[in-house]
Amino acid sequence: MSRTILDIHAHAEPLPQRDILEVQDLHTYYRTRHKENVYAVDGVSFTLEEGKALGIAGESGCGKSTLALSLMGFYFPPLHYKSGSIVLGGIDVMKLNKEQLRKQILGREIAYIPQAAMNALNPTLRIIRFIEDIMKEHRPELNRKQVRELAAERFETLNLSPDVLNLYPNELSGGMKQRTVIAISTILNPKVLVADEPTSALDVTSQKAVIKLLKDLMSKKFIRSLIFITHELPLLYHVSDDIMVMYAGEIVERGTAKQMIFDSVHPYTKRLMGSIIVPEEGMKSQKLAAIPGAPPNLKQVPEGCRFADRCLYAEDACREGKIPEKWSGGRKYRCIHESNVLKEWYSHEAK
Ligand SMILES: Nc1ncnc2c1ncn2[C@@H]1O[C@H](COP(=O)(O)OP(=O)(O)OP(=O)(O)O)[C@@H](O)[C@H]1O
Repeated sequence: MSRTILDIHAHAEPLPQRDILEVQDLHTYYRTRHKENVYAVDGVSFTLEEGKALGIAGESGCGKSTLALSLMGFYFPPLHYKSGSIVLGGIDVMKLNKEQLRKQILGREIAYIPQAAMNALNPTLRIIRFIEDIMKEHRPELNRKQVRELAAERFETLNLSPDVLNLYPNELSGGMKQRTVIAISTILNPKVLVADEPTSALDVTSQKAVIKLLKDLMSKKFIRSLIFITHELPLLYHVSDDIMVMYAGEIVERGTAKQMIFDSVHPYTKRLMGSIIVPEEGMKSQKLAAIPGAPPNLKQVPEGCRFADRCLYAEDACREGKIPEKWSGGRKYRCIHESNVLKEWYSHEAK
């Protein structure tokens, strides 16, 4: 089978390491029916390097999915953009209009697998039809036969049977449906794939297959970087190079997966990751830990550290002003305490 159709767009050449995505001080919010604002993404800055998988963790409601939607430029009421920049492959996404965004960015530069994506496939269409629709918009020069060839080749490369292309979504198992959705969403080789809980509601074998697919997409350079949102600690560890933890609309810590899971600094990350004693075995089936108390209401966030009310180490100074981010050993965290002091406190907890 000809390799040329796919190769045109596959990012086969390794490029020098650079930031593929730069998000600077992003503020987005929901405007409720009662005319209240929910500040779900509240001053988020981060970069994503080419070739890297970035995991995003945090309790339910901390703004992970809203961040994903915001990165995609999905500003449909009640979600609104307030300020900040999103630069994707050198393009300032917020300066584009809706049409430019749809034609130039979505699917091509960045693709999104929302939560429960597999259930959103129109059940009356065969799988090939979803790919034909994408190609009609983005590769109109290809005829139907070429589109089918391209799709079959891609499915084969990703260890999915090309026979799936002739089936209806309801004829696929949950795991197969999810892998199919991912294969469809990445058919244009987007630079960044944002996957929001792509393995939730799947059995362990299907979870593994989805993870393998995501890794294959990276290693075959069909995508260059991955943003991966999950509550599953082992997946976060095994899939992510770096992990970023969100709390109440802000990023509170970012570091390598190893640092974040076994040696976190921020008191929230420390609680969230739980106490993992035996690295690999200890986290086999571990989810992010439940922490007593609740995060603040995002309609009215408190001054100072948003975690202060639940933090064992909070002082009066934690409740004043904006808490700046600090660097420590290659990681970034948002806390007034120094990392060595926090670690000293943690060492006493362990005894
Ligand atoms: N359509 C909406 N209208 C108003 N508020 C919303 C809406 N969707 C989400 N929110 C609020 O925005 C905040 C962030 O929600 P978001 O879904 O981004 O969190 P999350 O971390 O992805 O949670 P989960 O892990 O449960 O998916 C929460 O306070 C949530 O209640």
